[in-house]
Amino acid sequence: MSEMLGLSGIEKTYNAGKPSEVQVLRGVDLSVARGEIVGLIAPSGAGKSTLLHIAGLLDVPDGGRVTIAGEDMTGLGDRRRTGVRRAGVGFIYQFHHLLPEFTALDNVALPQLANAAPQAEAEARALALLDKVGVAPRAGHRPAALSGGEQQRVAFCRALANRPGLLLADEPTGNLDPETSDRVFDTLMGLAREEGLSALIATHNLDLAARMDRVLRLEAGRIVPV
Ligand SMILES: Nc1ncnc2c1ncn2[C@@H]1O[C@H](COP(=O)(O)OP(=O)(O)OP(=O)(O)O)[C@@H](O)[C@H]1O
Repeated sequence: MSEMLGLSGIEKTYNAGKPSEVQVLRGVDLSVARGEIVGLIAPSGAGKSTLLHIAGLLDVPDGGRVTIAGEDMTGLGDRRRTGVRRAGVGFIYQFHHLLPEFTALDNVALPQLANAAPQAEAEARALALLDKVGVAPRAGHRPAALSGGEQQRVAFCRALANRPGLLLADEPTGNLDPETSDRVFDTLMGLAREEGLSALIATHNLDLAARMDRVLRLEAGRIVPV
């Protein structure tokens, strides 16, 4: 299987050289194959958000190498990094960050319009995605009129709208009650499989992690055996 995401020797230190220095990542190696869904378990503060930001090109490591779809991201300029991120990476966070003044449909269509998709095509794709996660009947509602689980499903659709090859998720159902989290997580897994995505999904929840293809553990800045 070919590799979608590769991290090797990733190091990151905040406030280097100051009394407040925090050495967060100390040589992280990991790989996500095409079509593979990998869970990342990490105690709070272990550096999982930092790692996901580096993997998704929102932050640069102090050392090490990031490759996406076989392309080495080291030393790329901001424009190229932004281009790769927009076209190839979908993000899902614990809180949905939907735009409150737009409908569910518009929230999913907007990233496609920003990528120059024709409006009719963007709306058709948005509706098809919302249908897959069971929120199509509420496509015309704004986020405030949706339940927490529905809001998070819309956020999944938005992350997948531009057909990214790689999905990065940081506690994607962490703000939901356990039962809703379970159901919504199943929806996410189904959608990711259907779209053939490669994914790195951070969670504190061991039951959810067990549903993924493989689980990694981040501890004290390194990947350790689970
Ligand atoms: N911009 C920053 N400046 C200084 N320290 C930071 C910065 N961002 C994160 N840190 C520190 O780096 C460590 C790792 O942070 P990170 O957010 O990656 O952890 P996390 O594993 O995602 O935690 P949580 O599960 O609690 O969200 C923490 O000790 C945090 O305080």
